[in-house]
Amino acid sequence: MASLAAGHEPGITAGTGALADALVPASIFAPDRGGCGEEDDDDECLEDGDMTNGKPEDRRIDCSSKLALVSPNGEQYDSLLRQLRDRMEEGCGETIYVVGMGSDGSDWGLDETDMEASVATVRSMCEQLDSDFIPLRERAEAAGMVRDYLIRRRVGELDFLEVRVAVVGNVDAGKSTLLGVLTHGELDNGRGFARQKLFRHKHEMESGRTSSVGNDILGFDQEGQVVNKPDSHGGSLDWTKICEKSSKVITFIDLAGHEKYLKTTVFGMTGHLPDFCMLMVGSNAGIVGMTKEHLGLALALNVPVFVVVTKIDMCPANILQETLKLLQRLLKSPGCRKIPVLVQNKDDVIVAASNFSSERMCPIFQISNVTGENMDLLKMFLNLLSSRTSYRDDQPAEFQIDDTYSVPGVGTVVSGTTLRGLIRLNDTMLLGPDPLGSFIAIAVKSIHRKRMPVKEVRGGQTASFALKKIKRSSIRKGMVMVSPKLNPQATWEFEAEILVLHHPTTISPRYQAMVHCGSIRQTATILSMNRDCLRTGDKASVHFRFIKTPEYLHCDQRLVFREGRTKAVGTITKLLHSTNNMPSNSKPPQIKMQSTKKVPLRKEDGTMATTDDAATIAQPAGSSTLQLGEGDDDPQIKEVNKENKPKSGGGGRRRGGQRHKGKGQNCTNSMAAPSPTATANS
Ligand SMILES: Nc1nc2c(ncn2[C@@H]2O[C@H](COP(=O)(O)OP(=O)(O)OP(=O)(O)O)[C@@H](O)[C@H]2O)c(=O)[nH]1
Repeated sequence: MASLAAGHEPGITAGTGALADALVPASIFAPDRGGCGEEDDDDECLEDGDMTNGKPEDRRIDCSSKLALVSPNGEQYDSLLRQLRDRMEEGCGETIYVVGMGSDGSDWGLDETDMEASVATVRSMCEQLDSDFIPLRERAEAAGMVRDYLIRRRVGELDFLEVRVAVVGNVDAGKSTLLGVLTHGELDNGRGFARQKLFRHKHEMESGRTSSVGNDILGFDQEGQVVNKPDSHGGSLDWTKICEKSSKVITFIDLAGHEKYLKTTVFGMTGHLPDFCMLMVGSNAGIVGMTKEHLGLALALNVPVFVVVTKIDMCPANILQETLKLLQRLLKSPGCRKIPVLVQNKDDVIVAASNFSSERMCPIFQISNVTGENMDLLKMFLNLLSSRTSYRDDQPAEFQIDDTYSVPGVGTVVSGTTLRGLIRLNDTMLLGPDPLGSFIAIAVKSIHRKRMPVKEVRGGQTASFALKKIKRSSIRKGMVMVSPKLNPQATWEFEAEILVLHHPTTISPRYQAMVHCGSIRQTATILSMNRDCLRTGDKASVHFRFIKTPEYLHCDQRLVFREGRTKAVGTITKLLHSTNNMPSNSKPPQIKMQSTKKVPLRKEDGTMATTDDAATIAQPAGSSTLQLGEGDDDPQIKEVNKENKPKSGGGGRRRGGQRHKGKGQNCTNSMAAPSPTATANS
C-alpha cells in the first residue's frame, strides 16, 4: 500500500569511536512502517506507534495494506484522496509519497502489475488535486519494488511555491561562493570567481532594491531541474523569467558571516522568516568564529538547520574527518539535541528531506564549490524542501514590513513577508502601528513577488506593495499591514518567558537591550521579572516595555533579546495594556520615522554597503571585536554614538540600551544599565 514517507527516531547513542559510528547514515531514517497519511505531527515522536491511517473518522476504512492503492473501492479512494490532500496542505502544496509500503506488517514491495495499478490510482488522485506526480526513486524490497514520488501542486505561470533559506556561517566558509555556484551554474576557481557573479548581480539594483540582507533566488521546474539561466553578457539573472519557469523558488537570505554584522544576521533570522537555515562550515577551518553563534540563533528561533561542509576538494582527509566529528559532537550536545545525518547519495536526500521537518534531524552535506562534488545532492534536497508556513487563505491577512522604498513614478513601496491569509490588489489593509499606536486604512495599489507583478499573495510568500497616499517616512521596519477584521492593537508592554544564553554579569530590572521579534527591532526595558536577577542559563518571566513606540505583537511569538554579547531568547506569553503611551525618553512621539534607506556605500570587497554596513564601516579601525550599537536605527542613538566615539577608546560606541535609560535610572554594575566601560569590555 501507499505510504507517505515517515521516519522513526533511530534511538542511536552518541558514537565515540570512528566517525562512521558517530554520524548517522540517512538510511536509518527510512520509514519502517507505512500508512497512508499517518499523522506524525509531534516532531518529538518519530517512533509514534500508532501508524494507522489519517484522521479518526477514516480509521474504519482500511488503507493500511500496501495493496490499498491497487484497486480501492469508492470509499477507500475518497479516504486516500482526503489524506493526500491533508498531507499536501501540511506540506504547503507538496509531499513525498511512497508506493509499495504498508503499515500492516507485511513485507514491503509490489510486483509489476500491482505497482502499475497503484501508480495509476495515485496519478488519478493527483489529477483530482491538480498536482504533478514526479518520480524520485525506485528500490527493491523483500516483496518487490517500492517507489517514492514527489507530489506537488500545479502552479500557474505567475505562481510558484516559495521556500526561504537563511544562509549563515563564519567568514570564508564559502557562503557567497556556494550561492554564486547554485544560482549562476558555474563552478568556482577557489579564488573568488563564483562570488564575483553574485556581487555583480547584487549591484545591478535594477529593482531599486538594496537590502541589508541579501537575497538570491534559485528556481526549479516541475522536473526538479534548475531554471536559472544567467545572461551570457553581464551574468545577471532575470528574476521574472526564473519565477515564470519555476514551480518552486528557493530564496536565499544571505546573511553576513562576520561578527560585526551579527545585528543584521539576527534581523535576517527573525525578520525574514526563514523556513530553514543552511549553516556553512569550511572543512579546513572547522567549527570556528560565528558558527556556534549562528547555530544557536537558528535553534533559539526553532528554525530547522542543515549543514553544508565546503572546500572538501582542498581539505586533507584527516582534517575533514576531524571537522565532521566536532560537528556531530556539537549537534548532539545537550544544547542542540540534533541527530546529525550524513547525506551521501540520492536515497539519503529523499530520506533526509522527508524527515527534515521533524526539526531533530540535521542533514550534513559535504561539497566542493570548485569540483562540484555532491552539488547535485544539495540541489535535489533544496528542491524537496517545503515551506513551513501554512498558506490557508481563509485567515485574516497579516503582512510584516521589513523594508521601505521610494520608487520614482510609483511612490511608497513596502516589502516583507505575508504571515497568513490572502492579500489581493486593491484590498484595504490597516497599516501600523504609528508612534501613537494607531493604524490607518491603506489601499494596495500594486503587488510584486520577486520583482514580478501579481494580483495576490498568500501566507508564506514575500512581496512588495505600492501603497497609496502615504509617505515613506511614516513607515518603519516592524510595522504591519493587517486585515481590518483583526482590529489590531499596538502594545507597549508585554510579558515573555526568557532564557539567558549569555550574559557576563547579571541582568536586573531596568536593564535595556534590543528586542528582535519578527521584523521588529526596538530597544525594550525590563520593568520587572519573577527573579531578582538573571545570569547565564537562567529562565524567567519578564515584563518588558518598548522605549520608543508601541508594536504589533502576538502571544507565542519568538524573540531574541540582545545587547552586545548578551543574548536571551524567549516567547511572548502575555500582551499587557499600558496607560502610559509616551516613549521612555519622554520626548513627544516622533511622527516622522527615520528613513530606512541610505545611499549605498561601496565596501572594501566591492559589495554594496547597506545601512547596517555603513554604520559598521563608520567605526574606527580596531573596533572589529565590538558589536554594533544596539540602537543604530535610532537617529538619537546615532548622535550619542558619534559624541561618544572619541572617548570610548577601543572604538566603543555607546549602545542604545544606555542611551534610552529612563529618567532617574541608576547606572549600576548589576547591568541595570551598563556603563560605557562595561560595554566596551563585554
Ligand atoms: N577550493 C575551494 N575554495 C572555495 C570553496 N568554496 C569557497 N572557496 C573559496 O573560499 C573563499 C571564500 O569564499 P566566500 O564565498 O567569499 O566565503 P563567505 O563565507 O561568503 O565569506 P563572507 O562573505 O566574508 O562571510 C573564496 O576565495 C572562494 O573562492 C570550495 O569549495 N573549494
